[in-house]
Amino acid sequence: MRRLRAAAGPARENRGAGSQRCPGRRTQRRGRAVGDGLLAQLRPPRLASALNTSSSAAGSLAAMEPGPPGGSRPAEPGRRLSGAPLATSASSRSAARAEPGRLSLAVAAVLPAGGSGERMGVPTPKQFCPILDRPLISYTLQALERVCWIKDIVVVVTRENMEAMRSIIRKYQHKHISLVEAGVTRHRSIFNGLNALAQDQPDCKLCKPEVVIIHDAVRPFVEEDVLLKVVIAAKAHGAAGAIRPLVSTVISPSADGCLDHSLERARYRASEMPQAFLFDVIYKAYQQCSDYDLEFGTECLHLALKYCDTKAKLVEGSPDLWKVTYKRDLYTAESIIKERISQELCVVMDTKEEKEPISYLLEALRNELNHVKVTCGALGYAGRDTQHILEQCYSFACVNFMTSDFHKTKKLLSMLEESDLSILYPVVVVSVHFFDFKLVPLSQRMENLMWIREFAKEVKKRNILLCGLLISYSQGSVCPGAYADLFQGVPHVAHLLTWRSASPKQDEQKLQETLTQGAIIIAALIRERSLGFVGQLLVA
Ligand SMILES: Nc1ccn([C@@H]2O[C@H](COP(=O)(O)OP(=O)(O)OP(=O)(O)O)[C@@H](O)[C@H]2O)c(=O)n1
Ligand SMILES: O=C(CO)[C@H](O)[C@H](O)COP(=O)(O)O
Repeated sequence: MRRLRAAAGPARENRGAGSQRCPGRRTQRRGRAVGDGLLAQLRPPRLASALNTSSSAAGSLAAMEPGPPGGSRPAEPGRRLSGAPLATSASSRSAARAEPGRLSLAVAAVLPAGGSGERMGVPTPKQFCPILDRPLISYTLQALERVCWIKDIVVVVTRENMEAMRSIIRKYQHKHISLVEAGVTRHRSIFNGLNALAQDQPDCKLCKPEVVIIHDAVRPFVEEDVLLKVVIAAKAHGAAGAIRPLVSTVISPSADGCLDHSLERARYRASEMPQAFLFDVIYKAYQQCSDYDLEFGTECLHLALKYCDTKAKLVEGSPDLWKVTYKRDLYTAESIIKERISQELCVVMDTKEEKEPISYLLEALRNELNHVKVTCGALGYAGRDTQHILEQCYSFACVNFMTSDFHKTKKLLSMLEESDLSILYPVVVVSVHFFDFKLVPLSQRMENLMWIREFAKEVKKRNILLCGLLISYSQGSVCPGAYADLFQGVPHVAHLLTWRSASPKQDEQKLQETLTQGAIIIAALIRERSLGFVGQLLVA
């Protein structure tokens, strides 16, 4: 079967006269540029993750390439801290190489990102489609750049999307990236990327690596351990690639549209990415391969076999390695991302607030958020824990007991803003307020609470999604009269009264129900990360 890819820019001139089309699949395509309008057209309903870092792999790579202890640092977390240098070229590469204790194996990656995403059926090329307001390709870059032993990442994009790509690199602070112009087919784009790496000259920013990883820009969930496995296998065998079991049986139709034969599913595998090669092997293969291969080929491993007699080692990959191809894949990717960034909830409270209802709330949260790690901490010290939380956690519930002011929430918000946590993922902050609606008619306090809209609007600009949660709490049964002064002169909140019970026992049961409801609301806010709730006051 033949097919033809088209991309914009001068590379189009490379198209051979004998280019053919893949019947029933694709037609010659115009390259597509990213523009605000186009991105806006696609913007999917906001669904949601962090690409979890596997740091164990770096150690294994060091083991493969004997070197000084600590020769490989663990992968960086899936985000950068404030003030991290913005590197849009590979300028840091040589320094990394020269540093003592670094790996002796030089590894670079080529990311073909010059396609137009015809099967996605939207105007924006799929690698630029937004997921949680961030282009898909940025997630893939993040997954690669946090692997410390990948020195350079060459991204291949069409000329018309070059500027859009630069601004993505700037906005999300990607590092170690070099841009190269795409070709009209995927193979041609990859060849352009390899060419850039092959120019190992003193004044050239890129150095020729020993091993090169090739990975599609539209496979965002690549983990360090599979990258490591293919690199190790490529070092030993010359070529290696990730595979998955086939989901469906492959059949071959005959010209009349009837079944000719079918393959025995268990004997075949789907070829996925990443793949890795000794650079000299894959570069030689691309230099020698025919125009036909460059136009219609789909398999880099095949080129290594055909032109360098190199049999690739096949490595079992994870299901998340699939390639974002259809529109529904964007929703799947968003769900995976949301799930990953919702793995931890930090409940912020004062240490002196170890009050009964708060411990009930923590318990209810732990029940509700089954697989979520619920941690709690106080603001104020810049200890390692706080630092860790501000680097790894994307969900916060800030508990305010019997107060309608936002002092504590505001403090948390400014810490989050300073930390730059929200550059890569939307951070959810729920300002939780325990009130005794029975004792005090809400008024000025409520007016205070209304400020949440203003705060929310402000922090939304920094990708922080703030909303409020009121929890009705009658202290009559626990600590009568302790907070009677809190709600003096509050006018218009009678409708928020949720319960008033006759006996302490009933009170307690009601409180449990209310707290469970509060936990359900917090869980939903974290999971959905919906813009619809930004600045809203919810009542449990
Ligand atoms: N001329 C091309 C064509 C494709 N690619 C890249 O190769 C990867 C895998 O290709 P594919 O999924 O086929 O992407 P598209 O060609 O964009 O999609 P479609 O086939 O639906 O048009 C993608 O990251 C794509 O951007 C590329 O760099 N240059
Ligand atoms: O499938 C692959 C592995 O062999 C490649 O990852 C690549 O995505 C193929 O691209 P295309 O969809 O253009 O055939």
